[in-house]
Amino acid sequence: MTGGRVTLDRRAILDGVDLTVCPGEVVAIMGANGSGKSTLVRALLGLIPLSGGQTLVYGEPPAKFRDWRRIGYVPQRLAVGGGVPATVREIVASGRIARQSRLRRTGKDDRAAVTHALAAVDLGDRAGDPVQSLSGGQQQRVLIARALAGEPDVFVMDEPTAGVDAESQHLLADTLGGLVRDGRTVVLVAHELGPLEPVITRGVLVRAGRIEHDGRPPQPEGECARPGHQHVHPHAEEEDAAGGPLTDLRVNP
Ligand SMILES: Nc1ncnc2c1ncn2[C@@H]1O[C@H](COP(=O)(O)OP(=O)(O)OP(=O)(O)O)[C@@H](O)[C@H]1O
Repeated sequence: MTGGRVTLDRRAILDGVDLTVCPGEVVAIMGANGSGKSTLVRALLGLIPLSGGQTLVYGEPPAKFRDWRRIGYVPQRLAVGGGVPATVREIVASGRIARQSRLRRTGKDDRAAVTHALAAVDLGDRAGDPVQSLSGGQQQRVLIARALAGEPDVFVMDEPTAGVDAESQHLLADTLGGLVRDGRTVVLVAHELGPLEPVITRGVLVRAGRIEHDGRPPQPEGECARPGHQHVHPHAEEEDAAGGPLTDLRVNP
């Protein structure tokens, strides 16, 4: 993205954003609630139109880009409509659609990829359950599995750890570590890095729609660095006005 600007309801939500993600990077996009992180990842992929600047996906404007199977997008939450209930396996299998065609329907490779993805998020035993019967954190893992099943080159994940318990976060960190060793690229939104910290290679801090820091990932310090520290902030609203929980993260130069 170069000079990226997003305007919603006549308000500039992102402004002057320059961000290039290179193959093999694991980029954490961080920042307070409402700073524009989700908007940024969606705009990077062309899911939200820019009102200024440009974004390119593998060198192409999103409207012209055709090879979407190279990108695995994990939204912040599952949009469960009121329609036909889908099982966990069906949702995960939908991650294979971009790899299929009218001529090449579901095959052995597809089934194996879905089973592998379900195992990676530890939901193999829930494959036949309606996705609505799962908890919020489990649904988040279903979305991650859907992206994994598509075997993309780049994962773009909007808060993959939101509402996900510590054990599952460690599982996700292991999974991401494996993807990175395989040469995949990851861009993820995270309020806190937690167990993901060792796999993150770059931290991008968004504040009020602008990139405030882009470089080494921020390191927690003091109380926040202690193992098991729960980031519960009694004055969340005040903090948002002041810049949010990242105010107690030290940014390494
Ligand atoms: N469709 C929309 N119309 C108008 N304003 C919007 C819309 N979507 C988001 N915004 C505003 O844009 C700002 C950035 O929102 P965004 O969801 O990108 O923040 P975020 O950093 O991802 O927050 P969080 O950590 O809470 O997920 C917020 O002030 C939000 O109210």
